[in-house]
Amino acid sequence: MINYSEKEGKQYHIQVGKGDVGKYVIMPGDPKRCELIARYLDHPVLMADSREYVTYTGELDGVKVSVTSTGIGGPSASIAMEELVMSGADTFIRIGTSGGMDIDVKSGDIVIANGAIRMEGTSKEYAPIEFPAVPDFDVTNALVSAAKKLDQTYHVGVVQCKDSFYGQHSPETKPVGYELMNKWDAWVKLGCKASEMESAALFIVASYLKVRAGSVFLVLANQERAKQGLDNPVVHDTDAAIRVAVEAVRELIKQDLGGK
Ligand SMILES: O=P(O)(O)O[C@H]1O[C@H](CO)[C@@H](O)[C@H]1O
Ligand SMILES: O=c1cc[nH]c(=O)[nH]1
Repeated sequence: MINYSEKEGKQYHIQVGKGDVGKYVIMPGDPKRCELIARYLDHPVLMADSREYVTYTGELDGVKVSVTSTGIGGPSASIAMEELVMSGADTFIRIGTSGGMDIDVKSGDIVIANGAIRMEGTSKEYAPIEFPAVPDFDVTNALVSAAKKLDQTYHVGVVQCKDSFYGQHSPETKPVGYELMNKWDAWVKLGCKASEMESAALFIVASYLKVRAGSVFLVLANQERAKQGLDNPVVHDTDAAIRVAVEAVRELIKQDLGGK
């Protein structure tokens, strides 16, 4: 493989290398969320700020843990995961915002993915479409156990991933490429919990690279609830989802060290 890196030993896009990151990485989409997450770590250090990729490394219970943003969408998220794996990471938790789909999923709730609909392009470059985008079982269990411990209202289920945010929100502005909204009603009927943009790519890349990944989301609002005139305020505070991700990492560390 060609190494495009300008700095010796640093990965080209994320600008970190071996020794700079922990085995466990929390991955928000938004780079500005990294600092908020890093505040939950002991001794956090800003390791790199390159393109959409901001990385902090600190510790949880004495174990090295990192936070790296992915930017929006599968292409940039897959680059982050590939380069983090080359830097020594092997366990990933995506923490993101999402739009609720199932009518029971309310603004401010937490969604934990147990599968992702591959309505995006990146995962198709890694695996035939018949291969399901599923998270790691232990990571998912750790997220569920963390949500319970923190007394959060949470839902576990399938999330839908796409490449067009406004295709989800404004199908009428898309005279071509309408497949997304044509299928939307089917996904709602099948109980899909929320829509976001990176998990399908991350789950498939994780399968391909033989590493562990899971996802947890804050629900900003639910357009299906809005359609039905149900209560649907907009919530932006990702702190609860961040705390679930951090607690899940603690849980995984404990398990991995043999202290179940
Ligand atoms: O809040 P983040 O993690 O960026 O996640 C969601 O928000 C972005 C769209 O607004 C997409 O990246 C989507 O997946
Ligand atoms: O509705 C939403 C909210 C956040 N992210 C999405 O992809 N969709």
